[in-house]
Amino acid sequence: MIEMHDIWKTYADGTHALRGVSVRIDRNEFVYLVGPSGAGKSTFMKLIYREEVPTKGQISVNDFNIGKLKSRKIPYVRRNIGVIFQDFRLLPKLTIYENVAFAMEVIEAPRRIIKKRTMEVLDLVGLKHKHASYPSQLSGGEQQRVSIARAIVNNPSVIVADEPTGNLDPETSAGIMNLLEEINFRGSTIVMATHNKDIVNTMRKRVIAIENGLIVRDEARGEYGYEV
Ligand SMILES: Nc1ncnc2c1ncn2[C@@H]1O[C@H](COP(=O)(O)OP(=O)(O)OP(=O)(O)O)[C@@H](O)[C@H]1O
Repeated sequence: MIEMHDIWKTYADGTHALRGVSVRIDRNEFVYLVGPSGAGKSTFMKLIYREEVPTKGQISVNDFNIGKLKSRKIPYVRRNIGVIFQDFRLLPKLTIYENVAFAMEVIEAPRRIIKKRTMEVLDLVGLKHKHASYPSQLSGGEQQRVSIARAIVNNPSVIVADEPTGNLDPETSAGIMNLLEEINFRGSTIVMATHNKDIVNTMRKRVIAIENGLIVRDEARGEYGYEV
């Protein structure tokens, strides 16, 4: 579960990215975060995976007060959160297998388990046969599948996806969405920022709209609500 109470985020240059956000996202929800460019969506997500800390207010993820977390506890909380980016962010010199296994190595999982689990998630995203390839040898959609495999390999309870289909064509995007839906079905909470009107209006989920650092709309099975 994710809870924010009167969250403010002001960056060093004085920009108020979030201006008093309160929200509760329950376990196993699938939430779209929508809103104009610069509204505060990425900041909202960065607070969840603890890339940023709030200037004011309280945020908890799985009952951990992550705004006030001691640094030695950060890795423990982070392993419960998988992150997916628009630009995939795979390591170019590592194979597909190594890119995914790396996420388990950093949490010092036993070697035997790393091998089994890595192949299992590559199978889930349909890329077991590409385990020895390098990212540059894969299409954009395939690279995003690898980044999803990496995000889920440690069985996180929360997945944060910042415009995961932003670089992909509609058909490939649909495949990625099916995969995220499957992961949600298997028990992970998903928070996804998107500018994709078709996806939001077709695959109906909870929609939270942010404008100018504030939540202006929060609807179960909502619509995108902006012209594109
Ligand atoms: N590190 C930073 N330092 C200063 N200002 C920042 C920083 N990161 C973001 N901002 C500003 O904070 C505001 C919110 O940015 P954010 O990236 O959260 O928006 P967004 O809704 O994700 O936008 P987009 O849809 O374009 O990705 C913007 O005005 C942005 O310029």
